[in-house]
Amino acid sequence: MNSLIEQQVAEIGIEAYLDQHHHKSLLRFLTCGSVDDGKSTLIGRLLHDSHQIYEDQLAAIYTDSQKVGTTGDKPDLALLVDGLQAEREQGITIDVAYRYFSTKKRKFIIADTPGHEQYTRNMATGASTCDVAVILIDARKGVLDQTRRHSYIASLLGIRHFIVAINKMDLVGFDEERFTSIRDEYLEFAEKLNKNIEIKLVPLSALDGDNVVSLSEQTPWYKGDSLLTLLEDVDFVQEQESSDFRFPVQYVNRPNLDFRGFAGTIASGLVKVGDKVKALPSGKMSTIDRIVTFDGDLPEAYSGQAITLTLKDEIDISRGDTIVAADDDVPLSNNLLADIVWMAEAPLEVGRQYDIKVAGKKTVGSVQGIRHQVDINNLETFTTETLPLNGIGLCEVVLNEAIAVDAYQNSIDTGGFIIIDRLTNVTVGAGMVREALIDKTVVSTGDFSAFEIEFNALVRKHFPHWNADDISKLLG
Ligand SMILES: Nc1nc2c(ncn2[C@@H]2O[C@H](COP(=O)(O)OP(=O)(O)OP(=O)(O)O)[C@@H](O)[C@H]2O)c(=O)[nH]1
Repeated sequence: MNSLIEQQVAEIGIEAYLDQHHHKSLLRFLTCGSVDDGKSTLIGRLLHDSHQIYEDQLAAIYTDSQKVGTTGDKPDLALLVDGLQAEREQGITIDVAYRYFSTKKRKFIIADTPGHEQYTRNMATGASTCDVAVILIDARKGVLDQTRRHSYIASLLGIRHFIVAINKMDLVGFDEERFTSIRDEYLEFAEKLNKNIEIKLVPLSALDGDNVVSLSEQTPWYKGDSLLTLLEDVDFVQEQESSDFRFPVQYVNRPNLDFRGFAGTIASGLVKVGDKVKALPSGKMSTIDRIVTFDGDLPEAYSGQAITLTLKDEIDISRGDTIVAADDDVPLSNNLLADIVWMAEAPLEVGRQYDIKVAGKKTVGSVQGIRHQVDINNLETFTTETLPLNGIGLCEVVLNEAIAVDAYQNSIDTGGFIIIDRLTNVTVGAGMVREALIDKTVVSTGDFSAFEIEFNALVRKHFPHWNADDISKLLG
């Protein structure tokens, strides 16, 4: 058994421990940085110093450190994290790995993403569910392109708390000036990111544990908290609960004529029995009758909870619809302005039909224009006809039907979408809605079927000499 748990159970008893554990808040964070900045070592150090490692695991690490480690006499804690054999042999982290640990105050899930440039898409995958980004910088190297790139993606994906961990301070003699100059350079760059991001910076040595779990004597000039304390104190729960209520319906549950429930997970906000709500896109109103869960009915429920709602009136709601507060003015549109991160080797094709999945709803759409691509090394923009692998651009997307549109920055689940290749069924891109372009609303399924629109696009692409008209434009 692991020693922190053992100690706590001995102090307060198993029942009290489980109860306390159940009520701790859960913080998801992402670690990112360039290759060899020390992510794995840092995560290993967090687990080790917060006593999350089993004795036998620790013994194995001491033995392995002698064989494959890169740390001389010290245990190579990266081995704890870089658990995969292939990865050990290559010495790199190859996919997003999730780890779990807890302290007396909080539970944590870490999304560990690889530092290599071509893995930007993995980072996007890891970041989309995180509350905090821990951005590692090697104190010897300072702010790199990769640092700027990851910070930009994290901000685009809606992360509002950054902890910039300036690592390997032992290799620069724990020099305050080095820390200050990296800090200033980073903060100057960060001015160009979303203004609502809270940024904390901490000097670290992941290898020796300085300022990771407890404050180090090596940095008397540093007046902030240790990394773990910063993570324990991030104030993120409130943000989730203050946002508007969004409930994408995943499944309509009708076991008999007396019960009709709408099952799903609350994407944001909270709902109470008696609340007046409306279903989108129909706009039909009703009142919440019951909030049903496996453990019985609830008087209210919050973001992240899986529930079934029943309503006082029989209104027509199907899978893919969204239930919101009755007085909430959510725009309905089939024309979106969105930041798109392209994740496929084959570039984005303007005009081509893709499957688009928004909050559990699958529809069809295409990118009708790319306003610009962003050079994520310096955040400058430039014009382009297409987006390559890892490219990020501001695009106009046209869907075959109108949907309830949320800005991603307000609601990650209902404002984010994924783009799927219709032939291979592979996810090729991720989009973050900025706004609905209501005035330019064009296509409606009533006029042309998805197949007709796609066929038209294919004809125009492969047989341009036929001079076929673009039917989606005809409709506008
Ligand atoms: N001196 C010193 N070395 C460190 C520190 N943190 C990490 N290292 C060393 O830096 C090297 C890379 O560390 P890793 O933890 O494997 O780096 P990573 O960022 O996870 O790298 P990838 O898994 O390849 O993405 C290893 O040799 C570590 O021992 C530190 O604070 N000080």
